[in-house]
Amino acid sequence: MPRFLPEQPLTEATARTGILLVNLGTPDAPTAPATRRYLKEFLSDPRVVEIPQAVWLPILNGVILNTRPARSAKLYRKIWLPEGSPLLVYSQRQAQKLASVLADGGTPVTVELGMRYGNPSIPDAMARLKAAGCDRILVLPLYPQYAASTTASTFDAVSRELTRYRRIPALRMVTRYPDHPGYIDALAASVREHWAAHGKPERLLMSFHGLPKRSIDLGDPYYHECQLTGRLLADALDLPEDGYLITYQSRFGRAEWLQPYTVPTLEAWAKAGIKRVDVICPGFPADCLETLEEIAMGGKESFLAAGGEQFRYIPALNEREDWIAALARIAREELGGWLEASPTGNPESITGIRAVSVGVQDEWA
Ligand SMILES: C=CC1=C(C)c2cc3[nH]c(cc4nc(cc5[nH]c(cc1n2)c(C)c5CCC(=O)O)C(CCC(=O)O)=C4C)c(C)c3C=C
Ligand SMILES: [Fe+2]
Ligand SMILES: [Fe+2]
Repeated sequence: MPRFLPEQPLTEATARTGILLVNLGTPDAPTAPATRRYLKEFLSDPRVVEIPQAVWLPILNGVILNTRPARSAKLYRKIWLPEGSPLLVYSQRQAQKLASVLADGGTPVTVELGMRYGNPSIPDAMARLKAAGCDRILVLPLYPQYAASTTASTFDAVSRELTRYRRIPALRMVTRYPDHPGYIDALAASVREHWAAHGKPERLLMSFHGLPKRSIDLGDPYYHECQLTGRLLADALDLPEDGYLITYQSRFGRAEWLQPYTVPTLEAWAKAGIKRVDVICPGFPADCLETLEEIAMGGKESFLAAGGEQFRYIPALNEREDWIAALARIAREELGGWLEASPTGNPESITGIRAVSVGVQDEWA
C-alpha cells in the first residue's frame, strides 16, 4: 500500500486552475443522529473550542453530544428546505453560479464546494478538483471576516489533506475580505432594496456570529474585521451613529463572548421604546440555522415579546447577482498571474514543461 494517494499521469490537457469554495458545513439530515455526527466533528476541532482536549472531549462526548443533537435537530427542522439544509443549498448554488460567471467572463475555472464539517467534505472536493486536472487551487472560504475558528481551520483541513498527496497543487488562499467593495456594495444594495419594498426602520441591527472574547484578547482579528464591515456598510447607507448597532450572536457555553449580544440588545431596544427594527447578518453570505432560526424566528419573537412592533430580517446575500459578481471579482484578483498563463484554460505557456515531465514519466514506466 503506497504511503501517498496514487496520481493520474500528467498530461497537457490536465493543467487547470480550480477554486475550492469552502463553508462551515451542516448536518446531512435534520435528525438527532445526523446532527450528532456533525456536531461531533465540528466541536472536536481544537480551532473551534480552545479548551485542552483532555478536558473538553469528556464534556463533549459525555454531556453535549447526549443533549444538544436532539435540540438542534428540532431547530433544523424549522428551516429545512425541500432540497436540504439552507447552508448547503445556497453554498452549492453560489459555487455553480460563480463557475458560470467566471466562465462567461473568460475565466474558465473549475469550482468545487467543500464543507469544513460534514458533506461534501473538503477532501472530496479536492479529489474532484484533482480529477478535473487542477494543479493550481485557490481556496476561497465563505467567511469575509478572518477568524481562527473558521479561516485557519479551513487551512488546517486543506493542508492536512495535502499531506496525503504525492503531487501537491500550487496553492493560494483568500484569508479575508471584510472591506472588499464588491461585498460591501452587495450588502448595501440588499438593504436599500429591502427599504424600497418595506420602508425604513428606526434602527438597523447588524448581527455577526460571536466568538469567545478570549480569542480576541489572544490576537484574533475577527472583532476588528466585523466592526470594519459594519462601519463600511453604515457609511454606504449614510446611517447616522445612532441609526445602527453591531452586535454578536450564537453564544456557546458560559464564557464571555463578544458583546453586545444580539438578542438582549433587541429586548433592550424594545423596552426603550424602539418599535421598528431591521436585522441583517453581514458575516453570513448564506442563510443558515444561525440566521433563519436564531435571528429571523427567535430574534423576532424576543423583540416582539419585549414590546417591539415590527421586526424584519434582511436575507443573506445567497444567490444575489451582485454578490456572485463580487465573489468572481475577489477570485480574479487573487488569481492574478495564474490566469494570464492560461487565458482559455489551455495553458500554452507551460506546455513545454509538461512535455518534458511526461517524457520523464514515460522513461520510468
Ligand atoms: C464553540 C463554539 C463555536 C464557535 C467558536 C463558532 C464560530 C463560528 N461559527 C460560524 C458560522 C456558523 N456557525 C454555525 C452553527 C453553529 N456554531 C456553533 C458553535 C460555534 N461557532 C454551533 C454549536 C453551531 C451548530 C448549531 C447548533 O447546534 O446550535 C453555522 C450554521 C450551520 C448550519 O448548519 O446552518 C454557521 C454558518 C462563524 C462564522 C464563526 C466564527 C466567526
Ligand atoms: Fe458557529
Ligand atoms: Fe445558534
